[in-house]
Amino acid sequence: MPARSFPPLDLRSAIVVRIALAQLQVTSNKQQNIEGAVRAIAEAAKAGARLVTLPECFNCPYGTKYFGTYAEPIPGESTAALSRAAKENGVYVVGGSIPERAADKLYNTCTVFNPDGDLIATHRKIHLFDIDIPGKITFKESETLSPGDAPTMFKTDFGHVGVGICYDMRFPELAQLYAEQGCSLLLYPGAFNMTTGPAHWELLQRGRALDNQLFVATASPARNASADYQAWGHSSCVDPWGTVIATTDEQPGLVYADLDMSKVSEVRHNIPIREQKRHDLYRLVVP
Ligand SMILES: O=C(O)CCC(=O)C(=O)O
Repeated sequence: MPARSFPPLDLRSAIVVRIALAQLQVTSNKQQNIEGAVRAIAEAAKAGARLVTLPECFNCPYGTKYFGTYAEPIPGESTAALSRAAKENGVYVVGGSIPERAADKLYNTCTVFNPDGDLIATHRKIHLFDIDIPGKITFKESETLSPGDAPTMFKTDFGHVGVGICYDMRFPELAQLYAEQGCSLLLYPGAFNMTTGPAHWELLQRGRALDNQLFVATASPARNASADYQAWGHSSCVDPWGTVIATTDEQPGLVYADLDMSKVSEVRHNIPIREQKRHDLYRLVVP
């Protein structure tokens, strides 16, 4: 076999970026939820975060019966507040998700704003959370939501970022597609539950990170004892080696992670699975 040549590691390009995962206490009061998100963005920016991620359904209790009532168009009240917060604090804001109303459909949608407050990406949850584990949890997002039909990436000055929402994290091909297209960070606002959370939440993040040799981060709502849906919490960040570098419990709070972006090329250089794939035997096909 001819020796493969790898680009030398350029450690001068090492860049450490602080991100914040806002594990917000989401209530039935939409206005309060928006204000809580705006306060968290300001606090995270003050602490040096350059990107702040909110949880899935940050402005609305998580549940199919709530989506129609809380839904709004984009732009709308919630996303206008995120845009202002991004601009006032000079940070990227990954707006978790909100129920979005567009024409006669509802979507579970994440909006992304740059530090000038411009909307730079919109991700409609591609894989709807429809599961049935008898005696544990039955959930059918498709009762009220429609799925999105596109992967979503955005550029920052510290690398490309891929976005998924919660159940999207269970689909490794989406993460692989993002990695193949140059992403070094995947963000999944999510709201796992008390059955699948302890079993799969961390495992999925570590799996996606290790398979694709990139950073993966999640932001969940905090657990709310009076809500119908008990969120697992545990917003976390995993590095390209598969190590959990930041996490928390179920309580509200900001989780910070300092991402040394040079880790992506270091791990890819040390374990070069990207070059070792057998594309003569299998490959990811994008229709
Ligand atoms: O995949 C899971 O177990 C949970 C997914 C979920 O809660 C969601 O997609 O909102």
